[in-house]
Amino acid sequence: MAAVERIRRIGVMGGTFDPIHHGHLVAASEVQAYFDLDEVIFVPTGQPWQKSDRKVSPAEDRYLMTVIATASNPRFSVSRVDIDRPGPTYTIDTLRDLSRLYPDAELFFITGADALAQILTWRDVDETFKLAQFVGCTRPGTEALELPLDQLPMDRITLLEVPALAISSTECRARVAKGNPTWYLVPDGIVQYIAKRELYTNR
Ligand SMILES: Nc1ncnc2c1ncn2[C@@H]1O[C@H](COP(=O)(O)OP(=O)(O)OP(=O)(O)O)[C@@H](O)[C@H]1O
Ligand SMILES: O=C(O)c1ccc[n+]([C@@H]2O[C@H](COP(=O)([O-])O)[C@@H](O)[C@H]2O)c1
Repeated sequence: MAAVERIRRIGVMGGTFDPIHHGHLVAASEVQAYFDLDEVIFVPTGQPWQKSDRKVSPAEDRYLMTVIATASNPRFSVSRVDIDRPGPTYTIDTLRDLSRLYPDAELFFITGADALAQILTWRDVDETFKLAQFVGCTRPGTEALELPLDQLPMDRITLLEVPALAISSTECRARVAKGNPTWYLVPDGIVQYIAKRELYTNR
């Protein structure tokens, strides 16, 4: 009897990753294991429209840092779909592009609790929910955030507790700007990349 092929299950970890840190990596790893995902694709944003009030590092730097940080995990990969698409980054476009690239796969979009709390402000959110399952990971400092549970399609969302790592890209950038270390908050290669490219020194 021929073996039944399982539908490919792909996690999609979207983020600005300026810089990528261990909070992102642990969340993605936990979701991969919990949902038995075949892979997790990290998707750095092109133009994160809800962060247009701040300076964001060049997309190629954020892309390369994401490649460096994920290289050691055979289940992690990085996609350029958002940084190669002109204009503001909307998850509806991310998921449409990935659905075209992986037509037979089931997609799981991974977010932190803070991003999930804001999700009703996203472009075409009703349509977005149809294209993937959503996973909302716990994140330290966001416990008081109220999810608009009665307005969210909870049959499309799983809330997952992940090990608490109180790390943010904002804190990493601020540390670099003040000359404080980021060792062990971000992967070693990211500490070195930030220094080599002199990122975050004058913010
Ligand atoms: N420590 C963490 N634990 C769990 N999820 C996280 C953590 N940090 C970020 N995330 C989630 O990862 C995704 C991408 O986050 P992003 O790249 O904006 O990092 P950030 O640390 O929130 O950045 P910034 O401080 O610049 O806003 C978001 O869904 C966010 O909620
Ligand atoms: O689709 C939208 O309108 C939308 C608005 C804000 C954020 N997102 C996505 O949410 C993910 C995390 O974004 P951020 O800004 O917290 O790094 C990333 O993949 C973004 O493209 C998407």
